[in-house]
Amino acid sequence: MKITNARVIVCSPGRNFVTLKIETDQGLTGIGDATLNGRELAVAAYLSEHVVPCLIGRDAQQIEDIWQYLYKGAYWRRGPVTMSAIAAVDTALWDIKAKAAGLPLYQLLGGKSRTGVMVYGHANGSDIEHTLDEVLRYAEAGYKAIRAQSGVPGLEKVYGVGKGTLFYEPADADLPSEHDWSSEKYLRHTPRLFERIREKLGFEHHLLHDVHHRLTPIEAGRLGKALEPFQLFWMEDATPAENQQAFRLIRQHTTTPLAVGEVFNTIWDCKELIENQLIDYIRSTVVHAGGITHLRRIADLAALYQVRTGCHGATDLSPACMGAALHFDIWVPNFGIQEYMRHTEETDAVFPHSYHFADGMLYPGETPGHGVEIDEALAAKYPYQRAYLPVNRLQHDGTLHSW
Ligand SMILES: O=C(O)C(=O)C[C@H](O)[C@H](O)CO
Ligand SMILES: [Mg+2]
Repeated sequence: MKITNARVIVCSPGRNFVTLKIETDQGLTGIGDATLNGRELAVAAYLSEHVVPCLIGRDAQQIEDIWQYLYKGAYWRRGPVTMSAIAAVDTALWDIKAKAAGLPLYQLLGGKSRTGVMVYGHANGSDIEHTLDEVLRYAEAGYKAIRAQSGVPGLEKVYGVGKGTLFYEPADADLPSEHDWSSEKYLRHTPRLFERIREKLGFEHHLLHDVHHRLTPIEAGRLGKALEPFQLFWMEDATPAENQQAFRLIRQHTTTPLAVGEVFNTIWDCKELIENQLIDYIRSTVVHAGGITHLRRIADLAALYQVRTGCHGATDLSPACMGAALHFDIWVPNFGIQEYMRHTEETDAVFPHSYHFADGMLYPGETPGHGVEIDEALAAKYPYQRAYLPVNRLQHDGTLHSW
């Protein structure tokens, strides 16, 4: 089965998405997500200028060889642009292979290991009581796991504190907006948030929290320790993970489970963290970590050390990523949880999909392939709009801080 054509489709049905569509001489097509929030056109150009010409005429069934060809063949390895581009090709090829077999993708990976995929939703509030209301709303909607983020008294804007609906959009401006930050204020506030939520909600639901790379290792240790009575499912991105050793320090101080990896692109970014059992959940997902082919390698390494998966699933990952991730999730033996931020109606219409939500779980569906398509005519009605993630500055002196 030869690849006859591959196209990059950039659209913005409420937010920007980059999608690769591969066509074959047997009439089968597949799609893959290539969205890199705030740097979308870099991946689009990498694909259309450098990758697509190398795909034409290749055997669409040779997924592994094409992966190696794009990874080793580029000479310049790793990095979010390269790995998102490779991921898009890989996802589209797995889609095609499963369609050719007439099977849902999870069957090619080894079949189902569970009945459904437990997801967590985002409860965001401007203050503790507002976040609590949102948490209760998610619990009412059937979610078994809920991430809670709250505005911090004395700080004007804080990441994760959004529009207070089921939808949350992390990118919001033609140029990056600026948020202010104080680790001291945040550290005083956050244990109170979880104390209040547990007081009202009890302990039946899983609670999660995203620190968003903002603390030093010792501050993260302090927060993890303070949160122990509230039994979090995880504390995410407690400190920037470029320095994998930093997690040793956090581990020495707390038993709160640690999750990391949404900004990782390869197994090399998490190898030390996993092998030294410095984390409990690995957050890498299909689009930014080289597709199903590479994510599977990360998960297999993680399984050796009882580290479980917790794939990133914010709205800037398209339904094509979510569809593929769900097939991966329902198969992967060391599954932990899947993040689920709902896409808008416009996005769902551009990407018709077979997955669905019920009772706190997502189900990938039985359609051959990964079950997600793109309506190109509709996509063309939503042209690209430049948008950025915010940046973060320390409140007291304006120093640029991790976001
Ligand atoms: O979903 C999360 O955990 C995030 O941290 C969301 C990220 O900020 C977002 O996907 C960045 O593009
Ligand atoms: Mg995160």
